[in-house]
Amino acid sequence: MLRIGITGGIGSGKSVACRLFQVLGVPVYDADFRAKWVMAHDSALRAELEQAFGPEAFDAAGVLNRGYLAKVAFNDPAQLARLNALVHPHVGRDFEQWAEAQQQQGHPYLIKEAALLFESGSYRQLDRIITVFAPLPVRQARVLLRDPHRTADDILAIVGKQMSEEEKLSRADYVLHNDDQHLLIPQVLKLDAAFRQAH
Ligand SMILES: CC(C)(COP(=O)(O)OP(=O)(O)OC[C@H]1O[C@@H](n2cnc3c(N)ncnc32)[C@H](O)[C@@H]1O)[C@@H](O)C(=O)NCCC(=O)NCCS
Ligand SMILES: Nc1ncnc2c1ncn2[C@@H]1O[C@H](COP(=O)(O)OP(=O)(O)OP(=O)(O)O)[C@@H](O)[C@H]1O
Repeated sequence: MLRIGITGGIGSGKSVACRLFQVLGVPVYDADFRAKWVMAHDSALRAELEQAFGPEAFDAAGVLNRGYLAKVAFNDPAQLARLNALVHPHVGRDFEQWAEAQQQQGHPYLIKEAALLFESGSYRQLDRIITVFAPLPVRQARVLLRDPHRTADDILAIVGKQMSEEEKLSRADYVLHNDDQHLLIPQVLKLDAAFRQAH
């Protein structure tokens, strides 16, 4: 069973591309979502997060305080490195368990979606990598629409914490162009056919 990774900068369209693969019946692992899930549900990790970032890491109801953590981590490289070092190993193990379960079900391939596939080293768990690409102004406009609580400066700060698009493109096996010039669906159909044939 092929393991395909999908990465790309903030707002490039990873989640939209993954929704298309899901429609085609492909199992998709969403690393951002699962990262938040393990942060909320793994009691050892919760304790480590509280120790590292203070009791504010969770609100009074025990819910992960994403706004607080985003402010702390996206404005301080040392804090972001600390957060990544705590969370990424859990996500790596969680993905392995999920991938093994998918294996039993006979799918020709599966997908892992992650903003930080190269940065976190998790590309090593995968056979092929797709980078979704859109120019920065397009990504900024899309994220401002999607996340009304984020400012243009917040987005630039996050962009500055991610690997450059050039490097992600040069390390990818495939590129999905998701600007306003190329149609996404035909590109996804082509890759799906290739992965099924390679199976
Ligand atoms: C700091 C957190 C709580 C902020 O949550 P919030 O809901 O405000 O933002 P969200 O998760 O949607 O992230 C916004 C965008 O920032 C980017 N991003 C997320 N985590 C990181 C990171 N560690 N480094 C760089 N960029 C990141 C992604 O493009 C993402 O879509 C959250 O991003 C988090 O827990 N990050 C650490 C876990 C992680 O690395 N996840 C990403 C890959 S597994
Ligand atoms: N081709 C497109 N045309 C118009 N809007 C798009 C297109 N692709 C994505 N979008 C929109 O842009 C926003 C960002 O897309 P998406 O959430 O898929 O990006 P992402 O790469 O998963 O971002 P993040 O790293 O922040 O999670 C979404 O609101 C999505 O609906």
